[in-house]
Amino acid sequence: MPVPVSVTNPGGSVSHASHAVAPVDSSSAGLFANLGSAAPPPPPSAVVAISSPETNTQQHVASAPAPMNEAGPLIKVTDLAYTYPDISGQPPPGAKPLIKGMNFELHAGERALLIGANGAGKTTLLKILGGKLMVPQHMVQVLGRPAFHDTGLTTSGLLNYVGGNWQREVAFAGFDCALGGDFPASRMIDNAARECADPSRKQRLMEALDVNPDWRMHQVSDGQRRRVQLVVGLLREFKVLLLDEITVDLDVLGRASLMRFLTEECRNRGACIIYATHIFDGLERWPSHIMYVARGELQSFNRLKDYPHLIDGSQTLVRMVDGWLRENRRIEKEIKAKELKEAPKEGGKEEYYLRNNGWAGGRLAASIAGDKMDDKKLTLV
Ligand SMILES: Nc1ncnc2c1ncn2[C@@H]1O[C@H](COP(=O)(O)OP(=O)(O)OP(=O)(O)O)[C@@H](O)[C@H]1O
Repeated sequence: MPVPVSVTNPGGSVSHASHAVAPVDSSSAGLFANLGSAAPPPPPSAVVAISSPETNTQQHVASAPAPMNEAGPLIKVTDLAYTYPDISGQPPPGAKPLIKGMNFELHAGERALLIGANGAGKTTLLKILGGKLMVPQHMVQVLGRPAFHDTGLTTSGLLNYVGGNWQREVAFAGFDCALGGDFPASRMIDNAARECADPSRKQRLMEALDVNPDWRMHQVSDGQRRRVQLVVGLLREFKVLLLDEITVDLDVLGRASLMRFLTEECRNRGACIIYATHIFDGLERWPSHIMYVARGELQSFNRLKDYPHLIDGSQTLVRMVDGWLRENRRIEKEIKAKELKEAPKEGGKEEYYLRNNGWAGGRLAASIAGDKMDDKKLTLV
């Protein structure tokens, strides 16, 4: 039976939508087909101790498995706000929040396409949802548990973030070194498969992504490395999956197989997926929801059925997003012009002094600005 859900937009208005799992649309059963219903609960996991950002105190430690809220939303975001900290661990004084006033919910079987311009905050949002960036506990609940503070969510694989390139930072060698070595893909995959309860899953994934277990990881192409990364990343049975532009290197067949696999995960296991991407072709009927972020806010969060022109094919997703981004660019220019107009005319523009002078661990070029360390602001003339 459909369950009513509230979807609050940043402007404060609340729209009530049925969150019954989207019906399978046989007409869309092509490369990126629609999805179906919920599934049995996965095993729960443990809660661990962590300090609270609000109180700076330790929360309780529980070794018993934490209960998983199956009936409610799998992802619940409430008044989410976030600003990146500087080297002091605190947001720079006067910094505007990168994300503000976000509210939304997603349920079992649903999958949302996350859309926004470069720098809009998609990766940041996914990292917050994926428990990689700390926010107060009530702001982001996954399976009814705080995404950052309940580390059992990620260690169990129930909450899974797959994003970025497979790279690592190597001290004195550099940042973003491609992950590789003279070993076969099967070694990485088999290691990850040990933690997967379903033995057939590895085979299904390898077939879907057409991965050759004998590929040597120092000789693979970018797309082949991406395929191995995806097999490893998707092996454990997630309940909530956050995908951050992981299809850039995939050819059209690899991408279609992946999207089909994800649809089946939602249909057969009641998983929930958020997928951030700039590649829209063929995705018109894949999502159940489309969410659009701009200027730090969730500008819209709607069900696919609210975009009939996408369903009937009279407009493509890329054309629709093109319109949104152009409008966003126009508004951003207006805001910038207004800010410039209101900026102090005499004495130059005030900017925050980069307190760590570009320092970052492991880089040979690391340096710390000595006598300027205490300066909070610098006047540029
Ligand atoms: N570690 C960080 N510290 C400070 N600011 C950051 C950090 N990471 C990202 N930002 C800033 O946050 C903003 C949003 O970045 P984010 O990576 O979330 O955008 P995005 O929407 O994923 O962009 P893209 O489409 O280009 O991947 C950008 O302006 C970026 O400069």
